[in-house]
This record gives sequence, structure tokens and C-alpha cells, in this order.
Amino acid sequence: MTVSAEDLRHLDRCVELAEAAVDAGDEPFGSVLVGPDGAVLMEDHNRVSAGDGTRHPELAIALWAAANVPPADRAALTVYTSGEHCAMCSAAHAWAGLGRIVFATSTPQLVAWYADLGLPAAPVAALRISEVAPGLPTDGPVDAYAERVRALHARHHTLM
Ligand SMILES: Nc1ccnc(=O)[nH]1
Repeated sequence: MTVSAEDLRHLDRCVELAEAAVDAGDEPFGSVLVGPDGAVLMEDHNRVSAGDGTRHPELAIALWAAANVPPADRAALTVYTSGEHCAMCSAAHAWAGLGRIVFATSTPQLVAWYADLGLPAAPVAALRISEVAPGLPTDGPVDAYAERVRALHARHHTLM
């Protein structure tokens, strides 16, 4: 698929949530779950600052959908996210049976930004969604978000 004006509106919200995460001392990731009619069903941002490194918004969304949406309805739901799902969240998304993912910035971009900032690599291999869940439709990255999201990572890591 291509990225529509409605997709961009949801990605804008994801980046707003990523900004709120940094303001709260968390890492700059925000995500939104959207129904087939365009309704926002759930949104969250990263919440790892208290010491639980699994508190990614994409995992929270997959768990919420698994608990609240009938299995047959999940593939029609889209997850928007400011940064491409990690391997943990790609797996949870796929096991939960959710549908399309649209990401503003990619895992290779994140890896390059961490290297530029002199940060250690993440403890989980930087796999693409397409490697973990090859059947999922995905779109992204959207170049217009790169500088804003890169700056959020820089801000988060200089505030820490
Ligand atoms: N895509 C993501 C990577 C890392 N942390 C997150 O919360 N989300």
C-alpha cells in the first residue's frame, strides 16, 4: 500500500505520543491502534523508565487487542508507530493476528542514530518487521519524520 493522508494523520499522533514519552522520561516511541472505520481504539507511548524494558507501546497494543478484540476482527486493525516494531513487538503483533503496520521511522534509522549518539546497541537484534513476521503488510519509513524523531532520541539521551 501507499501512505495516505489519513495514515499521516495517525503517524503525526504517534510522534506526539513519542514527544510525551520523552517529557515523562521514557524513550521516544508512540503507537496507535486504528479500526477499519478509522476509529482510534487505543494509543500508548513507551514506559520503560521505571525499569521494565518490555513496556513498549506496540506490545501494549498487541496485548490489549488480544484481550479485547475477537480474533476474527484483528487482521482488519492497523497499528501506526513512530518507530518500526522491534522483534519482541513484531512477534506479539503477529501472534495476536493484527494487520497492517505503518511506521514513521525504521529500525536501520534507529540503529544509525544510536551509533551517532555513541550509545550501545539494543540488547535485541535489530531485525526488521519483515524478517520476524514476513506475511504482514507494512509501510514506512516516511522521510518527513526522520529529523523530528532523530531529535527526540538525541533529547532523551542527553536528558538522561
Ligand atoms: N519500536 C520500538 C523500539 C523500541 N522501543 C519501543 O518502545 N518501540
